[in-house]
Amino acid sequence: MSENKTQLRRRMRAGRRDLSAYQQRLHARAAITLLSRLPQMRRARHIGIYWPIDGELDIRQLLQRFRAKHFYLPVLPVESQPHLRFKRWHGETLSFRNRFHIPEPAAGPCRAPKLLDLVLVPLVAFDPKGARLGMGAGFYDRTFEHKQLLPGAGPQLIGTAHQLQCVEHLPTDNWDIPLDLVVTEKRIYRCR
Ligand SMILES: Nc1nc2c(c(=O)[nH]1)N(C=O)[C@@H](CNc1ccc(C(=O)N[C@@H](CCC(=O)O)C(=O)O)cc1)CN2
Ligand SMILES: Nc1ncnc2c1ncn2[C@@H]1O[C@H](COP(=O)(O)OP(=O)(O)OP(=O)(O)O)[C@@H](O)[C@H]1O
Repeated sequence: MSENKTQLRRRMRAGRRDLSAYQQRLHARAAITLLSRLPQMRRARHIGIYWPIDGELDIRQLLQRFRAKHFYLPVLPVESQPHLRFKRWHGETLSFRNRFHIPEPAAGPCRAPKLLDLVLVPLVAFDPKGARLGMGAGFYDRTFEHKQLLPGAGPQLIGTAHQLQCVEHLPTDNWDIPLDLVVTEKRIYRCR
């Protein structure tokens, strides 16, 4: 029987969590080198990034690499609105944690998701066409919904993951927002 979304999520999350600290560092360094060469990265001024959890690829060193750029972390939606917000982050350690125990900047300016140039998107699994499986709450899909109506609209979405998170084909739902690119420690996938 073929694997369903829940089983695939469990398997991929276990796979990335089981990487050694050494493998994690190697992957992060290699992926950051690939990312740093991308014209999309070089051009971007306002960039969404994430605080890694659960074995996700740790690309926070990008802040040291690109000191002149502005980086933002996702902040969970409040009741009245469905979208993630992105708060300015300078690389400092953070003491506030959201309900999933993920650190968030407590204060500081937010930037509307549409006004970011580039968003580095965490994921659980991806396929070479840019389909993404996330943690299962639909936050990124809802936040970048407008891209479905306006192909070519910003921001560019770049998935970042370990190569082991790549699967041949992911079934998609009509709300899924595809990734423009995916970068792993091994290679760049150009999806759009
Ligand atoms: N690093 C990172 N930050 C991120 C995301 C992400 O995928 N990675 N998100 C992407 O959308 C948002 C958070 N989304 C999440 C959605 C579901 C669960 C989750 O189900 N967590 C627990 C179970 C619930 C709980 O602890 O209360 C779990 O680990 O199974 C976590 C985060 C925003 N920030
Ligand atoms: N644009 C949208 N409008 C309404 N509901 C949505 C939208 N996008 C996603 N959802 C809802 O969110 C739920 C989770 O979606 P999905 O399993 O694709 O999340 P995910 O991409 O894995 O998670 P995440 O983006 O949080 O990492 C779906 O059941 C769907 O009902």
